[in-house]
Amino acid sequence: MSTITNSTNIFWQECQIGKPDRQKLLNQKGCVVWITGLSGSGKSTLACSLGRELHTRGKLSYVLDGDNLRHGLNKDLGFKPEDRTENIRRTGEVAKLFADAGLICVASLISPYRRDRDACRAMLPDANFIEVFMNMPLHLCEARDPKGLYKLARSGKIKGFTGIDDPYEPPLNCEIEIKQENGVCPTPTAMAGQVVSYLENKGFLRS
Ligand SMILES: Nc1ncnc2c1ncn2[C@@H]1O[C@H](COP(=O)(O)OS(=O)(=O)O)[C@@H](OP(=O)(O)O)[C@H]1O
Ligand SMILES: Nc1ncnc2c1ncn2[C@@H]1O[C@H](COP(=O)(O)OP(=O)(O)O)[C@@H](O)[C@H]1O
Repeated sequence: MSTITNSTNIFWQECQIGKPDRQKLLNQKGCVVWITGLSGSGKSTLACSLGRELHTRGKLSYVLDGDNLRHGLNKDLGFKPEDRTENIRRTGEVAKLFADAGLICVASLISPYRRDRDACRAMLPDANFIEVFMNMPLHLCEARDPKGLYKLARSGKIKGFTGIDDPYEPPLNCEIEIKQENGVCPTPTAMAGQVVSYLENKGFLRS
């Protein structure tokens, strides 16, 4: 039996300098850009391209990439549904802290279950959670297969692979959808541009 129990007798500590002060300093508004989609759909590519574009504009962002977090913070988690749920929950909590710090936090994880993504959304004021759906067809992701994982999943060497024998639940109400036009995927710069335009129009790139 676990000896870990929920904390009791704890109190929230307020500081004099808060999120509005940090946002003013940075001339931007803290938020979470949550990129979800199949493996190989272009989540990391968009996250990096977006980070670069924001940096060029003098805006402070930080990328939380699912693969990278699994090297550290989430290294104890696998791909069972409950592990994925905990992976998303922890990442959501970290993203919330970055947003509170005033940063534009870009989280890129498969995050296949709608309920888990919605739980992260519920951690923040609604407008501050911007869900980006990489709506790329499975056949495209599988043809890209940059890590050879779809091949392993198809041959049964990886079990519970998203899109093959584990579900991906597409968002019902995402803020931004990235998809092919006439069978062509937008370039990384164009994908980032779509997100930057959204952030600009909603006032996140000024304090
Ligand atoms: N079973 C299974 N299903 C899906 N993905 C798998 C699996 N096993 C390993 N990988 C590799 O792990 C990366 C996904 O990690 P995430 O933390 O984003 O996944 S999740 O959000 O918890 O579902 C994912 O990275 P991306 O390809 O960048 O999406 C894969 O490289
Ligand atoms: N917009 C794009 N146009 C062309 N190739 C892309 C695009 N986005 C991603 N790719 C390529 O697809 C592969 C998977 O992209 P990646 O960003 O690693 O996906 P994910 O993080 O969702 O697994 C990589 O080889 C990447 O170079």
